[in-house]
Amino acid sequence: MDRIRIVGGNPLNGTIPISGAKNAALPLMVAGLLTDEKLILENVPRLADVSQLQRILGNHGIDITVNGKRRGDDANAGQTLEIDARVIVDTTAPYELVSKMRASFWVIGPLLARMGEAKVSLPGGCAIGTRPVDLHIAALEALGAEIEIDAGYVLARAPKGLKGGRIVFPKVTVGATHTALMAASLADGETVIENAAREPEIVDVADCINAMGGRIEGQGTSTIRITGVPRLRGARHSVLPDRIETGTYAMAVAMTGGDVLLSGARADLLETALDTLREAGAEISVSNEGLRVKRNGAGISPVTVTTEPFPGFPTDLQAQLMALTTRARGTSHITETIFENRFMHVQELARLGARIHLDGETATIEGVERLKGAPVMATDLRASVSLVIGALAAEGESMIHRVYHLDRGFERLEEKLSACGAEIERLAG
Ligand SMILES: CC(=O)N[C@H]1[C@@H](OP(=O)(O)OP(=O)(O)OC[C@H]2O[C@@H](n3ccc(=O)[nH]c3=O)[C@H](O)[C@@H]2O)O[C@H](CO)[C@@H](O)[C@@H]1O
Ligand SMILES: C=C(OP(=O)(O)O)C(=O)O
Repeated sequence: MDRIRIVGGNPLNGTIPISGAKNAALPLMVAGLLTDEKLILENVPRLADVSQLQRILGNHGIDITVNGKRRGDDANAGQTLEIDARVIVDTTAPYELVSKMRASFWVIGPLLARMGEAKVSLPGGCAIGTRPVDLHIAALEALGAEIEIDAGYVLARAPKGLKGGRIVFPKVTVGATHTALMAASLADGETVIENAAREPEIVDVADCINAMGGRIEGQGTSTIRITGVPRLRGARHSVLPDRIETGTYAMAVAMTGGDVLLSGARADLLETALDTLREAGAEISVSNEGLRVKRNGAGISPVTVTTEPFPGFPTDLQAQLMALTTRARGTSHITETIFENRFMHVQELARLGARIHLDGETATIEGVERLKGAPVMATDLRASVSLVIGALAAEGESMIHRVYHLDRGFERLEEKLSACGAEIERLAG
């Protein structure tokens, strides 16, 4: 298993290109199942999760052509995927494939809407809580589907097709909003989703479905209205920049000090996180090229933050913020309200010398003057990158084990950081 070796202490200076968003690219690929014409997705990041979803879609008989880089292409350009779901040969998504990743469960919406049936294994994904799928199921039932759960599989049927309906989510859920949106796009009649997730990735998927001939209104607000259409056509769509990757590198710069341009980043996708970073002492400016993050001289100030659905502070940046606050001049408080078990990074950050006390859903972080390099273990995607941030500022060498978690969501992480002066390398095996 690969490891990452980091010798901390260097400030970051230079430019980091921001890739397409994993959490938009994955549902957009799934949306390819909604049409028998080609869906062309640009700016797709090169990630393990994207390759895994290619395998899952391949299992349904979908052809995916990946246009690689050609000479003269920008080295940082994302890949272009042509998804051709003309024929769906199999409506089962098996355990072996779906258990590896959360977003693969979302094939249930389009398969059911287009084929009238789907059999999808209960999903996997980062181990950050129980992560049930009851709200996906309730949404599909509201559209007239009959659902059974048997031997670890969700069996969904709608032999006469789905019908528009009213879906009221009792809590904000990104995944079930994706499921409802995709299924309702091909249902007969109008669907209203109340308390819908407002995340930018939902907007990206809704915009893409509209480019395919869908009729969705209200994406980005809590009420989404979808008028179902009998069929969707092909389209070309570019994946929006990754706000979590953006926030992660912004926190890395705030941690090490330095001056980095996050090229291609969009500030409007992470205003709350940027406000928190400013409070912590980073200077952030926005230009046509992206976001510039600086911290020179000033120390890190403590912050108090609670994770919330968009536009609040994202849970996917909680671990990275915690790494940053380990070196603040004072005590920070971070409350995680989205996932009940998203604190796996706490004990690993402690190996670097962090002082963190956990009490239920709140972590109290007493800033320390210095962190010291140590061997640590990556436990899930964002926890892993919080260890990278910690190690970049720690004295001496850190070795991060189980880095396959990182490869799920960060494209060319070592390359991007070492180009800005970090001492970081991947050791194979
Ligand atoms: C691939 C992807 O985009 N993953 C993101 C997605 O995950 P995911 O879509 O799994 O997260 P949700 O927004 O659905 O989860 C929010 C909360 O709702 C609960 N819930 C969800 C569905 C359900 O049927 N029943 C239920 O109780 C979850 O356990 C959690 O407590 O949104 C999360 C919240 O922003 C992010 O951290 C993940 O990075
Ligand atoms: C939790 C995440 O991913 P997943 O939902 O696929 O586990 C994430 O992207 O931080």
